[in-house]
Amino acid sequence: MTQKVAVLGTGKIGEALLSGMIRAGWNSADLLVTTRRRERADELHARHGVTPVTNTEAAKTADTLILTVKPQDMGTLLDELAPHLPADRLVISGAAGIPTAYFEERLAAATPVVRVMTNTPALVDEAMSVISAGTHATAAHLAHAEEIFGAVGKTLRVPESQQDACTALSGSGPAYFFYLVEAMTDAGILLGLPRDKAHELIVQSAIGAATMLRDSGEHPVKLRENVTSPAGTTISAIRELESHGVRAALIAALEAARDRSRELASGTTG
Ligand SMILES: NC(=O)C1=CN([C@@H]2O[C@H](COP(=O)(O)OP(=O)(O)OC[C@H]3O[C@@H](n4cnc5c(N)ncnc54)[C@H](OP(=O)(O)O)[C@@H]3O)[C@@H](O)[C@H]2O)C=CC1
Ligand SMILES: O=C(O)[C@@H]1CCC=N1
Repeated sequence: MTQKVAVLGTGKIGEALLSGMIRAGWNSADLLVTTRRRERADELHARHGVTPVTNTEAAKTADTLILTVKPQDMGTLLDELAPHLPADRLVISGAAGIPTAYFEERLAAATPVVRVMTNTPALVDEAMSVISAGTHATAAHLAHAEEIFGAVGKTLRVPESQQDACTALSGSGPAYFFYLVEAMTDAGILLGLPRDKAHELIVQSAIGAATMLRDSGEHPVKLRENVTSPAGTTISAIRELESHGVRAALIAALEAARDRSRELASGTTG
């Protein structure tokens, strides 16, 4: 039997996921999407050939429901789904912060729930998605979630207690790298380079460094030491980074992101 997968609240993450699933071989005829706005539904149909349905129709007909609305919109969505959703359907949440227990309390008893935190590199099939089982999710449910999110990159199973930390590291992680590139490009401007050249130099350096981190098997400290010549240029830069507390700032920043993820869980959404 064909398995129907519905993406509910198909915004940036939902669309990245479903486009990756189609690239990986899913049949768009088996993919349903829900949106809040009609023009967004039309756009998704035109771009991907997927079928727009209402949330209620998705609850009644899909075998797997992937919920990718903002955490603040999840309660309203669950109120809409709960009366129509049979307990044997797999519910996958892609939302930051919200624990699987939140879904289990609002859906039919024994509904299997899987929590996933992915990231925007899903758009280029380089996502990092961390996956945790709720109370009633079986090994088969986890494997199904891995199959779906494996279409857009790497997956890793973690205990749900680590999800807020993973959200701070990999969920938000791409933003920190974009921020660094932005800041380093500004530095290039200060040093007299045209913006487009500064951007190209930094982006290629980032790609090179990321590839070495992934493929060389070397520790990042060793990779950095290899760049840092005695009495050379790099150590002058590193001294400035250390004296401005950049390492401590990064640790504090990720701790703040972890704390915000926890706040989303407790309903502090302001
Ligand atoms: N952006 C990121 O980098 C990451 C985001 N996430 C998580 O993914 C989720 C989505 O984030 P993102 O894609 O950035 O957000 P978006 O706002 O782009 O997507 C959410 C979509 O859900 C729609 N929506 C809201 N309520 C409903 C409803 N009741 N029925 C149908 N559609 C609805 C919104 O419609 P409308 O357009 O009208 O607002 C919007 O298009 C969040 O929970 C976030 O925590 C996880 C990892 C990374
Ligand atoms: O900023 C956010 O809340 C979302 C979750 C992880 C990345 N973006």
